[in-house]
Amino acid sequence: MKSRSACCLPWPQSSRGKFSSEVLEMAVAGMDGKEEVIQAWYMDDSAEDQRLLHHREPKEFVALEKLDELGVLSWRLDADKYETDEDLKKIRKARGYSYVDFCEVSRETLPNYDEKIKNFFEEHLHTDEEIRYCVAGSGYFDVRDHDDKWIRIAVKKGGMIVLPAGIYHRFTLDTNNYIKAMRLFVGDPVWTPFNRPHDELPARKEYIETFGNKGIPEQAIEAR
Ligand SMILES: CSCCC(=O)/C(O)=C/O
Ligand SMILES: [Fe+2]
Ligand code: NI
Repeated sequence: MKSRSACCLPWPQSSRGKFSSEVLEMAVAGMDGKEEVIQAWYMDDSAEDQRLLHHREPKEFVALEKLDELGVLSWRLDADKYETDEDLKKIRKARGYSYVDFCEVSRETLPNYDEKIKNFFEEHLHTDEEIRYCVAGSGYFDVRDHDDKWIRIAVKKGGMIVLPAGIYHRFTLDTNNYIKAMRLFVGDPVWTPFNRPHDELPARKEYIETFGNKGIPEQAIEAR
């Protein structure tokens, strides 16, 4: 079992600037055209099938850089060579992702499919990062923005995303009804979802402290 300090405090406020340049270097190492495999947009409020696009009218896309402000990281990698990919190795080494397995979500491959699909779509947080690399199929990771609005992040084959510990989110398949995702983790995996509300958890408080101020420096807030 890895230590709490290693798993629950991955992005202390003080390292935020340094961390961004590290991410930038890894983005340069990855493939171009990230928007071909990862796109984000604000969702409508319709209660229709969760697997539909749920665009607003007119559509409101979200730049992937804006996801940075929420602590959400993303890369495009070559999913046809994930077993030998040097870029994936670099990301794993830089971020300490020692654990890897696969989660194949479809009615045919996932035991207790209906229950799992329902649970994935319950708004929740984790006390550690949720790291998913789509190697086949596609799906939607929805995250709450600073104003508690849903942003839908569509991930296709080759898209890798990291949701920070403490961010409220949910997952659903799209109408293709299939995704195969590599799951990565620092040390022994902990997949426990904490359904909203769980604002008292240290991971949630840490998330709010680090990312909840829309990027305004701490000193500026204190001076108000
Ligand atoms: C595509 S992996 C299945 C979804 C999942 O593991 C998760 O934790 C969603 O929040
Ligand atoms: Fe999750
Ligand atoms: Ni942990």
